[in-house]
Amino acid sequence: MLDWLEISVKALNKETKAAALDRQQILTKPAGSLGKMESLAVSLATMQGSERPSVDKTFITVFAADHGIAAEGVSAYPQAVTAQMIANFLAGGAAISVCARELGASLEIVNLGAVEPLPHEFIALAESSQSQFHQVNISNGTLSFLTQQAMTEEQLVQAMNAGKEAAERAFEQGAQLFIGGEMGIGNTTTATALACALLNRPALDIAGPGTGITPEGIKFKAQMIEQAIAFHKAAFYKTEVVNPLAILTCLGGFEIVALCGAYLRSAQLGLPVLVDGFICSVAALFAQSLNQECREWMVFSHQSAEPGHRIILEAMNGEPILKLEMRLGEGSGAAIAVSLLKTACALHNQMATFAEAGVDDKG
Ligand SMILES: Cc1cc2ncn([C@H]3O[C@H](COP(=O)(O)O)[C@@H](O)[C@H]3O)c2cc1C
Ligand SMILES: O=C(O)c1cccnc1
Repeated sequence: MLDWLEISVKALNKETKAAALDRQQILTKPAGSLGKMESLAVSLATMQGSERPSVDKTFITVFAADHGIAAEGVSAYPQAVTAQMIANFLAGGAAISVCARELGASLEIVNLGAVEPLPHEFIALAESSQSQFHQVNISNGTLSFLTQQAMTEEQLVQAMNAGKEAAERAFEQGAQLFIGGEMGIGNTTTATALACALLNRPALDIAGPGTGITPEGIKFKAQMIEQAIAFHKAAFYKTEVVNPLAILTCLGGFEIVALCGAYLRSAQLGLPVLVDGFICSVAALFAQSLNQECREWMVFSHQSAEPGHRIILEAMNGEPILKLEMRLGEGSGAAIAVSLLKTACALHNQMATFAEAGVDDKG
């Protein structure tokens, strides 16, 4: 059941916001001179309800699943890579594993349905690389959404709840910041289809190279998406308004639904979310379409090189912190932006005030 979607999002702490804004005014610097570093610290203080914000306890959860649409040849890499990369996350060799270690962040991998089975020895590896592993038994990936629903309604609920539970685990362990990541070969096609369906945009506006397909490949990818949307369109409108849950059921995938659930639950719990790249932003867009208020709990870490990301960010009025031409996913862009958030918090918390330092404020 998805009754919990009705729970309201936690209200932001207006008093702390006012106090944090006041503090920024009295620190030893020309007013506004730390630019976005100031607003990031104030945002975190407001979300955390703390005059001394912190991202020392950052929790990263990578949701992984396979996509039936991958069989159409829409990715530069074979589907088996999803399970192989889960093994790599657990062994500590993936980009996100390195980022998590660098940050001292907690890393959890949730397998919601990779096609290939995971070798047991890899699951054991999670312990030695200090990451956590969760298996959610839904099915071995979604079905190809070209001419059928990617998942059943029951599977949608399972995936959404898996995301909810991941956010709860992070919250219960004292997380100050939640980062969702994703792994699933073919998921730029799924994310593009989802965004096009929700925003009513042509597929060519949003489709991009993903792992590195050619311009002809992108045209083919867009054609597949247009075909699928034409096939499913009637189901998106259960009533006169578009139904985001129906779109997610028709087009998938499990990891994107789980991310959406994790973002919604984080906002309900009052846990700030740092959104990663294109795929995570599409999940965030669906979370927002299900509950407008959860948007206030999201910070956008970077703008991916995937061209459609700009459109998703615009649709959410999201200003990315970084633009590094990254197009990896896994939560990596968000993990990299945490260093800046850490510095923003340190500046906010540790700088001397004009009075403390005996520096003259402007007259
Ligand atoms: C080795 C490898 C590691 C990755 N880590 C994230 N992705 C990223 O690429 C995939 C999406 O691109 P597409 O839609 O073109 O398949 C996702 O798994 C995403 O997380 C990876 C892809 C590969 C090949
Ligand atoms: O920005 C992303 O999330 C992304 C882009 C390309 C491939 N995988 C993920």
